[in-house]
Amino acid sequence: MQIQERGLPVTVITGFLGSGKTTLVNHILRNNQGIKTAVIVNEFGDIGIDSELIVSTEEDMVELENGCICCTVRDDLVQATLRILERDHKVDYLVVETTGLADPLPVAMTFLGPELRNVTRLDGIIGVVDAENFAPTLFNSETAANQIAYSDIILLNKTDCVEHEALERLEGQIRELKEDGPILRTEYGRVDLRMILDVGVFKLEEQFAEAETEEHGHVHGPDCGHDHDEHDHGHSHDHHEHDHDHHHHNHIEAEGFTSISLVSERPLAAKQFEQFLKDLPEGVFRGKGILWLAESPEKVIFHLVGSRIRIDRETWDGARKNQAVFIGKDFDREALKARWSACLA
Ligand SMILES: Nc1nc2c(ncn2[C@@H]2O[C@H](COP(=O)(O)OP(=O)(O)OP(=O)(O)O)[C@@H](O)[C@H]2O)c(=O)[nH]1
Repeated sequence: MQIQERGLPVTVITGFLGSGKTTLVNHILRNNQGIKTAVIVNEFGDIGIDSELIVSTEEDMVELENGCICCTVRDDLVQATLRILERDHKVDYLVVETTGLADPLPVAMTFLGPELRNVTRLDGIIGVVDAENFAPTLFNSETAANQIAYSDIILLNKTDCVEHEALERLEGQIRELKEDGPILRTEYGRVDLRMILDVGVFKLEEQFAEAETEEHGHVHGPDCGHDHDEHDHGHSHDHHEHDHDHHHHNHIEAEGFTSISLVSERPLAAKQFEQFLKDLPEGVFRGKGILWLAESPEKVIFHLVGSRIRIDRETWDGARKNQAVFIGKDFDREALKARWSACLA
């Protein structure tokens, strides 16, 4: 009751591709007993794999599709949040999982905009960093740097994958992007939830207070260099001289990222698919999929992050099919698609 009175608390989870955001969301949902938690998840690519991997009921999870939460589907984020607030079945807490290529700043600002600022309370931005793959120059991505710089709390995750000395070095590199705030070391996102939820760590409010409010209700901060394409319904942004070059480009494409979503109603031949994974182009950094292999009665879940591949098996609960997404830089999407098709049994 008290929570509702001061606005629905919101935690935004950011972090680069494959760093462990969904794993953290599941840790939260499994351990946040007694606190009814809704999740809004936005995925890169046009098929919802995360939504199948999150341990939530359909009722408590909203998937934002067809766009990036930090630019094109910000309106959808507002609407989804309002719908959660309007439900008879009240929730106590909201967790927002962004894509691995989203800038957390515009997402945070959405909760400070006119539609949501009186009904929600941004508690904090949690940034998940992949200890195995993070490097300051990783993909030369400003977005990746912003994910760290704008986080209130950093989880240095996958500590099981690297040596102790590497962790010290990584913390030093994180500190170059972000001077203060806690850095918590985690394996599989396992952290005491009292350290990250309802902690009131969001500190950037003053900076945002200066952000200008546009006629149509979107709030833009000093660093919001993102474009606002289809969903901006043609509003003019001519007065934003400083980021003119970014306009009408997708910020993800502008940084050179590309993705391909592959689906099929036919099974894949296991051997061929194994070879497909081995021969993936160098530019592919992230892959994930729910697979139907001709040789296996089980649902196969695969994750690729950098050079690490993980395969899990579960029992099918719906119709069998293949869904996979591959994300990276400078790879030939058509060639990958052709190779995928050749794996179909
Ligand atoms: N070894 C190890 N693997 C981890 C850890 N945390 C997550 N993973 C694995 O890393 C892979 C990616 O994890 P996700 O939680 O899906 O990552 P994500 O950040 O949600 O990925 P995107 O949404 O695609 O950006 C999965 O195979 C996880 O099981 C960890 O602490 N150690």
